Amino acid sequence: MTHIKLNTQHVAPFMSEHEYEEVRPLIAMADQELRQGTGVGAEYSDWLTLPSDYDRAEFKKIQEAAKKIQSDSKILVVIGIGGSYLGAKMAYEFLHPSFNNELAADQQAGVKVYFAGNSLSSTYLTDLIRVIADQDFSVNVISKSGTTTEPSVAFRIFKQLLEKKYGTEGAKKRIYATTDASRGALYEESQEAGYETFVIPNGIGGRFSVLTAVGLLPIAASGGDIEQLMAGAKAAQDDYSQPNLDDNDAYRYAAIRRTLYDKGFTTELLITWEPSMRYLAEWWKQLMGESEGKNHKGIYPSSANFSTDLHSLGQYIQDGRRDLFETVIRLDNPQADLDLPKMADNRDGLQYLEDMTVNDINVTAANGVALAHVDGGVPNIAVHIPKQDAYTLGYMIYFFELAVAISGYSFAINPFNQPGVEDYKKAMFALLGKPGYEAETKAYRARLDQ
Ligand SMILES: O=P(O)(O)OC[C@H]1O[C@](O)(CO)[C@@H](O)[C@@H]1O
Repeated sequence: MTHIKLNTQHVAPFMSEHEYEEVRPLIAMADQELRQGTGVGAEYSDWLTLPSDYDRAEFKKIQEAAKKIQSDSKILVVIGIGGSYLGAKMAYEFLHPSFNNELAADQQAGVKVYFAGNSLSSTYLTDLIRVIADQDFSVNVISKSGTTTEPSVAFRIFKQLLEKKYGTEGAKKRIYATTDASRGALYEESQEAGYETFVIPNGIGGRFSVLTAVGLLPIAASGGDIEQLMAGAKAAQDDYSQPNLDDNDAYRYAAIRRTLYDKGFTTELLITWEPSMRYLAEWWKQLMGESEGKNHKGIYPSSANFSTDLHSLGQYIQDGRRDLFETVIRLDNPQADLDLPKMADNRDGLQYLEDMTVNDINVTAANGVALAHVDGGVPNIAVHIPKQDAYTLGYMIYFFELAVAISGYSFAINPFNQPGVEDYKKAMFALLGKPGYEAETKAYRARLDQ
């Protein structure tokens, strides 16, 4: 029995049994490439066995650092972008109350976490400095390369703030660097300055790194249960180890996506029904988009948070171009529920709902929306999760990582690299005049002057 359940009843009208059979060999081939390490990019597939093989000593070090941060700081500023950010942000929102940073300290499980270095907005950085004000804080800077522009800019700013507040030596004790094990700008600076460091393993790319120190340190510092997170991922590793499509829901999900894509459903919307799962969708979009979007192929990953976005994107989903399908995260037991207050009058027309809870209404809305969207020509895959807890999150992370690796190989691309991301960096560095980009600087600036 798997911990999360895939319900494909609303895909049936769009995909016949023989199509399922036709995709079977493709998935079997992808399974072999992944499990036997013969696929392209195999050197980046250590996430596959990470839940069973993770470095226990590093894990303990993370737990100790988290305790130290909780003992001397009210705030942890987590600096990183892309895979060095989205997993921790997803977990922070998924595992904690909606307004965690606004709750009184005794109601929080750990420190407040704020994220920086994920944009180049000067206003955002200025506003965050104002929030920190005179509160004690630490910094976890996360970058494999140590030269990514956005986190490097933010790190300079928060390092300077730490130094002003605690002196150079005091600042060093509040900087935690998560980076490459043996090279790179951040690694070198950390060695020189004596920051406590954590490792981004070589065999795990950024978007697959949430279950390494990249995600685990911020999650643990915020009071998230990282032991349960890893336990959930390990259970998924065991449950989804079967090569046969019929016994492996992660493969079944990959097979359905692949078939729908071939039939013209080229955009997948990850639908969430809880505001605290918005960043689950953001994490998922990087995982899916960077893994699959190559050689002018791949499903475009998008997302919507319902019922909010039914009032913005709902019209398009129901009735726009028919190239969409939905993967809906269905939460079977909410974190909290409320009775609908009973009223003497029926002015708002809600009296017929008075025996329902707010969550009952949410669940019924989700059922209704699924039917309406299917009727409108949108295939609908449901992923049922029993709870919103660390175990379930770890389980779901593994489910999606495995599914995209299989689906990526089914597209005959390398699911583990991201060559396209470099192109924006090249253009930006050239325009900024970075040394080493002189030839490109001329060419790009000339294009802007036209
Ligand atoms: O960890 P770094 O080197 O700062 O890179 C940040 C992120 O940007 C990417 O290189 C591209 O999105 C990711 O792989 C990585 O997670």
